[in-house]
Amino acid sequence: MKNLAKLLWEALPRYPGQAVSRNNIKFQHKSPSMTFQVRHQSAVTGKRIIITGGLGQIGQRLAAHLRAKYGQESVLLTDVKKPTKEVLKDGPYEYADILDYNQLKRLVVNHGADWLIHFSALLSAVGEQNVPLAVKVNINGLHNILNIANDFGLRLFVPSTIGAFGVDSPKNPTPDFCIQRPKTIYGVAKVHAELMGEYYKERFGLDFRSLRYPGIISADLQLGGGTTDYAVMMFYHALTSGHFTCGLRPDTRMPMMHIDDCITSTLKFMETPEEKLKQRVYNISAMSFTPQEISDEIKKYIPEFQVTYKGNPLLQGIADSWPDVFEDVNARRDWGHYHHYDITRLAEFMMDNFKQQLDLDSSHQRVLS
Ligand SMILES: NC(=O)c1ccc[n+]([C@@H]2O[C@H](COP(=O)([O-])OP(=O)(O)OC[C@H]3O[C@@H](n4cnc5c(N)ncnc54)[C@H](O)[C@@H]3O)[C@@H](O)[C@H]2O)c1
Ligand SMILES: C[C@@H](O)[C@H](N)C(=O)O
Repeated sequence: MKNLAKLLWEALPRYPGQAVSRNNIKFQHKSPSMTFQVRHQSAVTGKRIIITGGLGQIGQRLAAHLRAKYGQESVLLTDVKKPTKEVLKDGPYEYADILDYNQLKRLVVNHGADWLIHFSALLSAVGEQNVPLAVKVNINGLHNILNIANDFGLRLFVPSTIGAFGVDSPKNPTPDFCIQRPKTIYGVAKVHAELMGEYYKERFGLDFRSLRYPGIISADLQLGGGTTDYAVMMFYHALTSGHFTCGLRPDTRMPMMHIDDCITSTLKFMETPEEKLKQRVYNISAMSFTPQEISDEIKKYIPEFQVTYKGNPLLQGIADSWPDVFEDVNARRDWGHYHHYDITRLAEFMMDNFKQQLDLDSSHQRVLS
């Protein structure tokens, strides 16, 4: 059997970074261990990475970390948005619509990709406002991504979210395994992605990996339209107008994480040898807070800061269905997830970072005027 595996491996067509093509599926029917050998070879040597949805809140930051580690050219950012000059200076970028399988295929082949990091999505609040588009991007798009990754033997990362849980799930804490009956199209698509990924892993040997992220907090104003984005906007408005109108009740608790902790753990998880993973989808956690608690942190810097609570039924309904506190014991045990930022450090970072950006903007404006 070993010799046959070797012969078949040598006979396969390939190009840099590629493991196997559709033949993989046939292999799996005959010999799962053979498929594992072939895939393993690619995973160990390859560090050519494609990020979809790369111009969103998380993609560019992850790209910077991956490029620092594996080289600027190793990471190809893709999206359907027009990149800024800075993005183009930082490394390769290509327009790619995840609904176009052939275009994705061309990029995977030309880049010689080994890892595919799939960030394209419509976030929770935006998804509810355009369900047909959310179905297309978050579900149909995912099918393309799964098939590409499987056809070309890529390691695939698809983030999931606290939004993959619903009102029937335990809220405090929410463990990795429990009832998942989300009520948003965003959540339904994420549960679908988790299950499809696990299925492709079991059925075809795809190296599928997923982390359920909490709300990710960074000093960025270009956000995707998530229910947790209020926390970012609160810092910005505190520094600019001193007042923020919050669409959630002051006691609405949700799990949150600083973007650097999210990036560090994503990279760590992607680099973990397959045999250490006891599951394919893990919760990761750092802190949980309410609008009231985060505004109290901001008031330590700006005592006169004021928040008006004006319930937005869409946002409130989504937030009320999500976990209060996330449990992540398995991620910490199996591959060493940890977090550096608690609410105090997070507030310090956000105040410093937004302040620097605003100071730069105003000195730039002074130079122009
Ligand atoms: N930001 C968070 O708080 C958070 C929390 C949990 C999970 N996640 C997940 O992480 C991933 C990235 O999140 P983000 O905050 O960076 O999102 P984002 O909304 O900032 O970025 C998503 C990107 O997807 C792109 N996109 C949309 N349609 C596309 C298409 N047809 N083809 C290609 N690209 C398309 C958008 O242009 C955008 O740049 C998403 O899957 C999201 O569900 C994010
Ligand atoms: C939590 C997460 O998935 C995203 N920030 C949203 O609110 O939609």
